[in-house]
Amino acid sequence: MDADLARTGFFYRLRYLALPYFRSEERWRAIGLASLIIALTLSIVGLNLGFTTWYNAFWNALQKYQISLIWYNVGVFCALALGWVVINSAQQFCIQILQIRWRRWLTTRIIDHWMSNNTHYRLQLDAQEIDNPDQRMSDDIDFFTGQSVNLPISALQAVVTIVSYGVLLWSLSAKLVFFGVKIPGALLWVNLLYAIAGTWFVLKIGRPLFYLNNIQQKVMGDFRFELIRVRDNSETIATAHSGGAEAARLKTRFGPVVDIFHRRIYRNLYVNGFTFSFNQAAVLVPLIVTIPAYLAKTILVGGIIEISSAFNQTQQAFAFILNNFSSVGSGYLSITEWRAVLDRLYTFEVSLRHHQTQAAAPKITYATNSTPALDIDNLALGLPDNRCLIANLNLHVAPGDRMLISGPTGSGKSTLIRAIAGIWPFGAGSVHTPAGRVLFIPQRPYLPNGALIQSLTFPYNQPLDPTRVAAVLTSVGLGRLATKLDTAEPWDRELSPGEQQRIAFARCILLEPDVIILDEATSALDEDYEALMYQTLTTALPRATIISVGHRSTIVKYHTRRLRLTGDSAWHDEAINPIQAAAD
Ligand SMILES: Nc1ncnc2c1ncn2[C@@H]1O[C@H](COP(=O)(O)OP(=O)(O)OP(=O)(O)O)[C@@H](O)[C@H]1O
Repeated sequence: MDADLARTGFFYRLRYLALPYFRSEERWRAIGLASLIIALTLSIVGLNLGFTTWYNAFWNALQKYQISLIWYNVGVFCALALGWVVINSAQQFCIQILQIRWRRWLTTRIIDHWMSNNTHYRLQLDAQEIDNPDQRMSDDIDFFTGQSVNLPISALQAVVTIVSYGVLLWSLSAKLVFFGVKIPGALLWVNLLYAIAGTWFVLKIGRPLFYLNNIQQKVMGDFRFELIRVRDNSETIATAHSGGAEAARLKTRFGPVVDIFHRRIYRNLYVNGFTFSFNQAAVLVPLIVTIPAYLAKTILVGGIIEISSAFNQTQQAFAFILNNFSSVGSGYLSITEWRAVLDRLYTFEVSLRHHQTQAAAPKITYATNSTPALDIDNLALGLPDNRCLIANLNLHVAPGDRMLISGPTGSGKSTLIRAIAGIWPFGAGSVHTPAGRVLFIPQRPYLPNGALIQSLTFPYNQPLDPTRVAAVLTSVGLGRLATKLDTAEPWDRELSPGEQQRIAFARCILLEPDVIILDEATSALDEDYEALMYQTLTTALPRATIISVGHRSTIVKYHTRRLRLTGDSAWHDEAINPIQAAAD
């Protein structure tokens, strides 16, 4: 991954992100649309040239009182204007269609990469964690696909404008004499000199904007992340009455946003001050150059207007390139932001691919047993900083076993569960996972947004008999919810932590897994409910294998053996004496 991340070349990164769409199954539509947009763009430049030469013909006819020619040129203008309106509208339409198609394709692809092989989880474990993936998948992809169409097309239009008007200005220069001297291409040289001098000054004044644009994306993402955290932990904050402290922290986070904005405002003030003056002066330059020729009667008013229009078009094209393709773009449409977003998406995509590759070649090897038994051979579990949590673990959990994993806090109980689930990447050895259905119940069960029945059938979403669902809900003390199976509510906020844990037990009973892995799944319940949950579960699924993680001695009696982690990487696999456990 580091080698890929080290590749900072703009065009390399752009190719890496943009090319796959134009090679995908949608490539012919994409290439067709892009070609159409290019053709329409070239037509727009052609029409603009038509307008410029029209000025000459019309104003000269007006100056010479050639009535029929005046009306003929009015007709020509109408034809040009109609063509311009139709072609510009068609170009904008095609651009937006290409942008949304590309955005849909890229978003779908990145979501697939993010969700497959638990990459979203692995990314969090990475020391070089990718910040704000949500922002990258929503705003950044939108901006990237939008600008990846807009900027090259606008650049093409600007370059073709500069070249074609350059040719026109060259030919118009033949009519001009400066103090008795004819300079070939004089208008073109004056135009170029003016534009290049302006570009050079703006580049110098606006250089810091590149850095400021980059950093602005990051501080805004960080601020939004904090807002999401507050929303997620709203209840804890409310009960602790710590709204004031949180508000202070949020304001501190917002501070850098304002700070960067201020720095941008001042820098933009200098850049705008210069470019506005530059643009105003640009109106005068062609007049100063052409008025002597007019007074010498070598050109008419139409000639002055034609040359001014050509100047204007070329200066606008230069200004566009200056604003968007130098490192000082002051507007939204700027290559600096495009580049910053490209970098953010590139590092995200490289990171996703890196974790996908790692997931495909895990250090812990996995296979599936032919029976619902779990076998662990020579498993060593480590931490990202290479510390060893559990060494050389060998375990055979037979179908129907009920094993309790216990040990001091931080000894690696939950990490072992993660390794069994295949999501912990640091370690060595092999795990033979059980055949059949395995259900993991964590301390905070996930209740998807939507109807309650979806929380009861997650992750299988299988159809269930409502009468049976009602009976199971009653058996876990939640009979009152039986009438709300199809009601969509934010169940994870509406139900208490203990009720959510009971929903998870109901889910287990309804989905009838072969193996149930419970990680402190009764931590929010009192002892009576804890007993009820284990008894209901073992009665409903007498043949299921149960692996529990827990601290309380009250759950020992529901198990037949115990894996005790000592906290210094050692472990002991012991049988539980049922009489002793019941007495405890
Ligand atoms: N993503 C991570 N990055 C770094 N260290 C981690 C990560 N996840 C867990 N650890 C560390 O691994 C150790 C074991 O964590 P684990 O959650 O497995 O402990 P546990 O035995 O389940 O603890 P508890 O009983 O408190 O739940 C802890 O020291 C924890 O800080």
